Amino acid sequence: MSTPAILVTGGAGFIGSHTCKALAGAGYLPVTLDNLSRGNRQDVRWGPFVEADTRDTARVAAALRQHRVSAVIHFAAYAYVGESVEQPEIYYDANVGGLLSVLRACREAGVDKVIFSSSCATYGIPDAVPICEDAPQRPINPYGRTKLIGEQVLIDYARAYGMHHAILRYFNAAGADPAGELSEKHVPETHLIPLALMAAAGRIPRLDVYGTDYPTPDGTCIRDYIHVADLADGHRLALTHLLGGGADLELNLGTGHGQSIFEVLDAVRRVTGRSVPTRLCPRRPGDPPALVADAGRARRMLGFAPQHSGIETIVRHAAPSFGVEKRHEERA
Ligand SMILES: NC(=O)c1ccc[n+]([C@@H]2O[C@H](COP(=O)([O-])OP(=O)(O)OC[C@H]3O[C@@H](n4cnc5c(N)ncnc54)[C@H](O)[C@@H]3O)[C@@H](O)[C@H]2O)c1
Ligand SMILES: O=c1ccn([C@@H]2O[C@H](COP(=O)(O)OP(=O)(O)O[C@H]3O[C@H](CO)[C@H](O)[C@H](O)[C@H]3O)[C@@H](O)[C@H]2O)c(=O)[nH]1
Repeated sequence: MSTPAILVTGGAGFIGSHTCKALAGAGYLPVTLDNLSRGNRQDVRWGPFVEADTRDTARVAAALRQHRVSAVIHFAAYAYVGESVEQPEIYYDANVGGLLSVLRACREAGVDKVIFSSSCATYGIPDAVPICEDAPQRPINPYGRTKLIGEQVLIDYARAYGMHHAILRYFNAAGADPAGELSEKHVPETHLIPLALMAAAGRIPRLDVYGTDYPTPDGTCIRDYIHVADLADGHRLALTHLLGGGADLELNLGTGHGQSIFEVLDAVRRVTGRSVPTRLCPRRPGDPPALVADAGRARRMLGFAPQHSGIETIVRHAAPSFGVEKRHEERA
């Protein structure tokens, strides 16, 4: 039997490149389609590369046909809340327009299985944590709205066209390939763990802590940090499920455990043995106080069980990406 080919849009990006590695390890051929607006060509190492924009329907359809693709994993999107508030047009265009184009190409090429990168941002400010999948989805920024629209498009296309889907709502992706073949990087860099490591390394003067007056035990925001290798494995499991004829899925991918900003900074100090200079700042607009997944449905439906997602492991695997020596080499 030939190796099933999977089109991975955004496969040159952070989560996409880690997922391509996981897919190749599981016996799939990942075909990356990326416009390199925010990804890295050198991270496309586990299958062929198509440099194209998702909105170029003809190029997407040609890639699907050329590689006889069995399913699509659609990561390609812009993913910054603040930028989406400043420039909503590029978000609706790339995120919603890109998805519509990929789905049109799928229908033309006869591909009927899609895994979609959604986000905990679709929940907005939740009434309660942990957040289960049936919680109200009330996004509070354009980025979150583009992801919710994407989910709704997929649900409508399933009913009308028989297009099968797995909607995966990631919580905070972090860390890097445990084997060190890929690093944690984002363009531009705005994420907490990378910036804390850069501050520990002396690459930036300090980390700004956005808000210490939240209604949380230490006053800082709580997030559910999930290792990118665990997210990659979640995609492998969802793909196996869909290719095996399993039902459509709408799932959180998180750990079910939250860390405050101060707890993350403590982990950075413990792992690197270095201090993290900080400056206490006002809240960043649009940050919910606490986002933690109810991870039960993914466990029940897919057997999803994060292996690397302890905060110290995440920080230890991310640290080399930012030139911070690890204090406990023997634990790598
Ligand atoms: N990082 C997180 O914590 C997080 C959380 C929830 C959801 N997500 C979602 O996961 C997906 C991947 O996120 P990431 O952190 O790996 O981001 P990333 O920016 O590293 O990767 C996105 C990739 O998509 C490509 N891309 C963007 N627009 C494109 C277009 N129109 N055509 C072709 N390629 C395009 C970029 O070049 C980049 O390589 C995104 O859909 C994001 O919204 C991420
Ligand atoms: O320099 C910084 C950077 C972040 N934070 C804080 O650290 C927490 C985590 O912030 P990140 O920017 O690392 O992550 P977000 O929770 O804002 O973002 C995540 O969720 C978003 C949707 O809400 C997107 O999906 C995004 O891709 C994903 O990383 C937040 O409370 C933030 O205010 C700081 O205090 N200082």
